[in-house]
Amino acid sequence: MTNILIVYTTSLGNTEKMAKAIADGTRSVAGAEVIYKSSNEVEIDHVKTCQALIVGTPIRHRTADARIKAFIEDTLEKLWLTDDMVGKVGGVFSVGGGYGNMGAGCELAQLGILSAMAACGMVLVTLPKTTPGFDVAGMHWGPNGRSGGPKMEPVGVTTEMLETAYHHGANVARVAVALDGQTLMAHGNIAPSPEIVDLFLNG
Ligand SMILES: Cc1cc2nc3c(=O)[nH]c(=O)nc-3n(C[C@H](O)[C@H](O)[C@H](O)COP(=O)(O)O)c2cc1C
Repeated sequence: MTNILIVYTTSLGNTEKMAKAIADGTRSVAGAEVIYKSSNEVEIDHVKTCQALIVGTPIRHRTADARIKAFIEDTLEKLWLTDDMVGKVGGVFSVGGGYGNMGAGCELAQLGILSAMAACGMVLVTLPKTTPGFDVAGMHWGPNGRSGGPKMEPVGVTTEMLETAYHHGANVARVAVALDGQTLMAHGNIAPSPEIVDLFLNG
């Protein structure tokens, strides 16, 4: 089976709803199995052993949530150094309040996470505009749910937004199943010095 790992955090539950919809999408693909973990319960071995990683963040202060940034710094960056993420599949999603038509920071947050994945040598699955629900939850990078109403009231993400998340999960899973077991990327560059390894892993 191809392991898909979803890592997310949430305060009001909307990003978790999107994570569950993404998980349902991955389960619709033959050969894929999924686990989803909040950022404070995920362990480095979950990330190291998955074939695809999908990271979801609430938008906070115009960027990704600090708990997801901590996951990137404390976990993903270690696996960047040790080259354990090369060739794995990656995707992102987010939920913002959306105040003032679109809120601010959703694109920045998703691109920040995708850039960390790109540096890891991961194969990125973005969100084609053919995806059902793209008109309400589409950015070209990944689904972004909007949880706030026009007066900032917490109405929550809608069924259409969750549908977009479902299809994103299925897309990532299909790519991960297709690529599983293949060695795609060249290897052989120098290994980092022991001092740098120690700094990243223990410092
Ligand atoms: C302190 C704080 C800052 C926020 N900053 C933003 C922001 O910059 N842009 C935005 O679109 N939404 C912002 N929001 C709204 C949240 O992204 C929104 O409530 C979302 O549903 C949170 O995800 P969750 O429901 O999974 O906790 C903010 C919310 C809080 C509490």
